[in-house]
Amino acid sequence: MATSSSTTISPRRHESVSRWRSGQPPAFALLVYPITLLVGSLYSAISPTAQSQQQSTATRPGPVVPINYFARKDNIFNIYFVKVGWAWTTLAFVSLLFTQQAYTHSPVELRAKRSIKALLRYAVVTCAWILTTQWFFGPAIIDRMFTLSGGRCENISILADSPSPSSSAAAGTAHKVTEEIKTIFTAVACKAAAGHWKGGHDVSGHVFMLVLASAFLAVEALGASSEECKPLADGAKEKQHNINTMDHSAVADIDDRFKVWSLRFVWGVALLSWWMLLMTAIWFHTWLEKLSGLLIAISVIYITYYLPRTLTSWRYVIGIPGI
Ligand SMILES: CCCCCCCCCCCCCCCC(=O)SCCNC(=O)CCNC(=O)[C@H](O)C(C)(C)COP(=O)(O)O
Ligand SMILES: Nc1ncnc2c1ncn2[C@@H]1O[C@H](COP(=O)(O)O)[C@@H](OP(=O)(O)O)[C@H]1O
Repeated sequence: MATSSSTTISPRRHESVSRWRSGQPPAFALLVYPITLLVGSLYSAISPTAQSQQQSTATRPGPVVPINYFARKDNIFNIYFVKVGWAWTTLAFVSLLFTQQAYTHSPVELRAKRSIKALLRYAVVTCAWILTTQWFFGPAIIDRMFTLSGGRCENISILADSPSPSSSAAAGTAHKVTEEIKTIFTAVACKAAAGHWKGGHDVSGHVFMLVLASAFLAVEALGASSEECKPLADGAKEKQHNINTMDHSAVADIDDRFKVWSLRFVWGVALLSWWMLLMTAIWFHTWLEKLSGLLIAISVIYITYYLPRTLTSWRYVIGIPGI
C-alpha cells in the first residue's frame, strides 16, 4: 500500500528537496520578496487606513501623526533594528561562525576553508551594502541614482538663512552655488541641513537592505546547519558519546545549546527583517522605488549564492554555504 518516496517523487521535485536538505534553497524561494512587496503595496492601495494616511499626508500641511505605529519613522524597530541593521546582520552571521558544526566540528582543513569562504561571501554582501547605501567613491549608489534622475535637496535651511547678495554678479554666483549644493548632497547631508529629498527616483534603502540582510542570513543559516555539515551519523555519534567522559558530554551539551540559540537568533533577525520589509511595503515609497531596491538586492544575492552553482571558477573562490 505505502510506496517509497523515491518512487512517488518526480526527479525534479526530488532534486529540489535534496537542495533544501543540503542547505541550498532553490531560486524560486526568492519569490517570497516580490510577493511580500506586492501584498504590502496592494494593502496600502486598498486599505482605508493606509488611504486616509496618504490623504492626510497629501492635503494637510506640516507633520502628520501616523495612524499606524509602523507608519511612524520613529517606531522602535526602525530606530534600533533597521537603522543599525547591518550591525545586527554582522552579529548574527558571526554567531553562526562560532557555533555551527560546519565551522566548528569538521576536520581542521575543511573548517578553515569553509570559514574563509563564508567570510568572503560576507565581504561581498557587505561591500554591496556599503556601495549601495553608504559610500560609492562619494555619495552612495542610491543617492547618485536620485540626483541623476533629477532629484535634489529642497528647502535647505542653511541657504534660507544666508544674507542676500548685494550685486547681481554676487547673486549669480550665489545662485550657481545654491544649485550645485542642491544636486551634490547625499540623503544624509540633505536631512542634516533640514532639507527635503525631492523630485528624483528615490530607491528604497530599506527594501534593499532588508532583502539583502534576510536572504544572506537565511541562506547562510540553511547551509551551516544542513545535513551535509553533520559529520557523524546518529549511531556513530552515540558511540562517540559513550566513549566520552562526563566532562566532554557536558561541554557538548553547552555547544548544542549555543548552536540552537544562535540559529534562533539568526532566524529571528531574518524574520524581523521580513516583517519590516512588509511594513515598508505598506507605509513607505512608490511601487517603482520598492522594485528598484528589490532588484539591486536580488542581483547581489544571485551573484553571491546562485551564480556559483553554475560558474565553477566563481564557486572555487566564494564557495557554497555548508559545502
Ligand atoms: C570597496 C570598499 C568596501 C570594503 C568593505 C570590505 C568589507 C569588510 C567588512 C567591513 C566591516 C563592516 C562592519 C560592519 C559592522 C556594522 O555593520 S556597523 C554599522 C551599523 N550601521 C548600520 O547598520 C546602518 C544601516 N542603515 C542603513 O544602511 C540605512 O539607514 C538604510 C537602512 C539603508 C536606510 O537608509 P535611510 O537613508 O536612513 O533611509
Ligand atoms: N519600515 C519602516 N519603518 C519606519 N520608517 C521607515 C520604514 N521604511 C522606510 N522608512 C522611512 O522612510 C524613509 C525612506 O526610507 P528608505 O529610502 O530607506 O526606504 C526613511 O526616513 P528617514 O530617512 O527620514 O528616516 C525611513 O526611515
